[in-house]
Amino acid sequence: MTNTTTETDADLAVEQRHVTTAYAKLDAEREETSTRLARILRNGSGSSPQERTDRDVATTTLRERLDQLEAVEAGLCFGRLDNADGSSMHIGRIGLFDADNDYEPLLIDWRAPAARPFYLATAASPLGVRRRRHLRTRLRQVVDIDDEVLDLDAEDTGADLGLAGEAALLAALNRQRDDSMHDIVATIQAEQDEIIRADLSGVLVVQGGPGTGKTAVALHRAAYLLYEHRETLSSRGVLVLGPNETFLRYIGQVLPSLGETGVLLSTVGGMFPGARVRETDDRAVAEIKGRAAMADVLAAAVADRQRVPDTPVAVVADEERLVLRPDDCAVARDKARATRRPHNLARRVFVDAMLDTLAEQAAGTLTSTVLDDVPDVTYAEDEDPDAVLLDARDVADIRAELARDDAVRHALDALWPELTPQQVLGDLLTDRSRLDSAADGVLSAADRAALLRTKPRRWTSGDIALLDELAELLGEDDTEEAERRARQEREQRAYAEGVLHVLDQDDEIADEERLRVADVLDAELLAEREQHRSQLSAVERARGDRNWTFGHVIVDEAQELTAMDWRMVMRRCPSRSMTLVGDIAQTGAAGGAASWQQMLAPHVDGRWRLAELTVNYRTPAEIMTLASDVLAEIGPDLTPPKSVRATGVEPWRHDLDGAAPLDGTGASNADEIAEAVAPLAKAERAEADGGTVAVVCPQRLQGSLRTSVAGERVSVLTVDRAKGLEFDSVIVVAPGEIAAASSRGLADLYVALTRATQRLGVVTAGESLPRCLGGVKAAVSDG
Ligand SMILES: Nc1ncnc2c1ncn2[C@@H]1O[C@H](COP(=O)(O)OP(=O)(O)OP(=O)(O)O)[C@@H](O)[C@H]1O
Repeated sequence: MTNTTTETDADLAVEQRHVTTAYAKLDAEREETSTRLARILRNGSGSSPQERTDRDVATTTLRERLDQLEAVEAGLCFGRLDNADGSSMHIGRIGLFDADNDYEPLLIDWRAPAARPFYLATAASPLGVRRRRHLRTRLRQVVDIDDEVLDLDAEDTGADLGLAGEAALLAALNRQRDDSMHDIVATIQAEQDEIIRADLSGVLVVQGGPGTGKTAVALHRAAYLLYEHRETLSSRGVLVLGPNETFLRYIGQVLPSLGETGVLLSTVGGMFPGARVRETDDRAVAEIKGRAAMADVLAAAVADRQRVPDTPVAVVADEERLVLRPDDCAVARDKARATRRPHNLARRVFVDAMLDTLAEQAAGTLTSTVLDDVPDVTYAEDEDPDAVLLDARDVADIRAELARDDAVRHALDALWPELTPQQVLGDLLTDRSRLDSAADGVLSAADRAALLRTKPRRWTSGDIALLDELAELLGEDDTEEAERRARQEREQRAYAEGVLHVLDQDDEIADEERLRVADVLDAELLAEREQHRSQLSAVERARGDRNWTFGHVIVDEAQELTAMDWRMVMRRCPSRSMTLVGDIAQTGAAGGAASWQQMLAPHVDGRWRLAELTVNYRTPAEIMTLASDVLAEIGPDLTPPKSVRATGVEPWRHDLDGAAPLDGTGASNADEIAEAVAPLAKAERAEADGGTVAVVCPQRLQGSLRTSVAGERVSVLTVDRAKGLEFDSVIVVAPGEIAAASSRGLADLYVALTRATQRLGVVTAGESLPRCLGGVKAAVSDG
């Protein structure tokens, strides 16, 4: 259906002229933007308040624009559409217009609706397109052109997978990989485009096998949403969650290369400001911490901190002996709990109730002391001997004094202390009796024992959602913060009124025809604008603010998040405008998802939509055939994605028969295995010819392997760390051990096998080969 033709020199020259004009326009825009920025900065701040506001807004806007113009240098123009009606347009990373030529578009932004046929048009449904052209540029030079004529009579090349721009796509897929992911803006495929441009609202789940472009699609969706819904999203920002820091570094360049900076990239472990992850839980512990039931354990742990003493507690305040009676404490606690406020906010209710009780007690004691001291007191006829000696004001004074008294404060603190999440979790995980009490009936004795540790604040990734949950249960006594905010608002309003006053005066001397600013602006609007100014760096502010809620949240490798993680993520996105991408077949975390429905039910019930990606752009067919056997073992009904290309290179296998069998001690045979793998890795480096090489192995072999391949520029990773990444050549060491390591072992093996873009080797290390890997022939064997 599509017909690929080769370029002529004349075509190249035509395209070069257009590309040169586009770059000239880009240069001119950069020049103009930086001149305007320099002028504004030079003008200083001695101007009117209105000008100051405008200046700040303009500075930020111009800086962002300049960053964007710098970012789109490489591959500025990558496509052209020739329509059946004779018109044509060029597609690029941003939109550029020719001001000297009636604002004719020089480049259409890839996200604009007009650019859509570039990704969707097929011969069967050409959408008015006659020819699609892909331009490849190096620096500012057009070096290659691929044309597709959308003609039903022409020979069909990429039809079975519905590929668009197949030649350009294959060129992109065959390129050597480096340390970072690249954007795919020139070769987005139709099923990917549908997802990228899907509606902003609601929860969209993107299910796709390895290499189907889920990560790429998720990032391009972020760029698209920021373009299409800038008003809605720029103030609240977009959050992209990835599985680990290595992964975030790997994808870190994609959005800037698309000119987008309004996105916060984070791991789940990075979501609680003030707690840094330093340790890793083992699988079993991570699974326990991820259970939804942990929310009950934490709620009980907080409730346990709201104490009622078993026996009366004496407090000496100002030489007066008072008593905290269990009954009074229970009443005060019930009253505070009945407010259903978080612990630190309800604390004030408890303290107030206890102070009332103590003040009454103190007043009573004082009255009887006075009466005791004056035993022969006589009463006038109209005097009631039972009337209290102290009136309400006296009692209030006593109460105020008690509130200031250190002994009283300490005593009340012991019953209902102000707490931080770090305190509660640290105490819970290091104190058997606290844990036993909070987890009674929820966690088994074995689970409780597994959770106990010695260092309270050595946080793991699994602790982060628990800290976040506790922050919700505890709340912050933000009275002072609320007062500060109210003060700030008042100041902003006063400032805005000042601006209007100045403007009014200006108006008196200004041109009569000029619209009076005060007619269209009021103080409230100006105050809002002032607030907006401080919202411009939403991402920066979001980074340090646990209470920040995002305009849209994208979660990559979403299958790995635990129930507790989801509770935290959902709190950051009350609008539930989310894109969740992942692959249920790759779930490695013991607490991860077994199905999307089960994972989402507690949060959005049935209200989510599913999109699927079916084509594998990474893994060649030869490798995918092998990986499919593993997938069939994970679940016979799971469908592997179809590979776009074959390389003709079969995966190889090497059996280290001489390696000592696994006996649990590990150490000695780890060195032996590592020594044997080193020459294989070296050989792969040579084959990869400058491309990337990785060894994926069980955790216990990682150290030895790193030492043995040091200096070879080979990455040595566990499956956890390799997740989401890709390399030109991959060697999977000890596949049997990876598969047997846990109940998710086969999924881990599947992930390991699907990281390669070109070549795959499997090295058995004394363990028996998993049955599902029987398809890979042993090329070499150590005897
Ligand atoms: N339309 C496309 N054009 C060019 N390259 C693409 C396209 N789609 C995907 N790719 C490339 O395919 C590779 C795999 O993409 P990506 O990492 O996004 O897949 P994934 O589905 O997230 O994989 P996994 O589940 O294994 O992590 C990347 O190199 C990506 O750039």
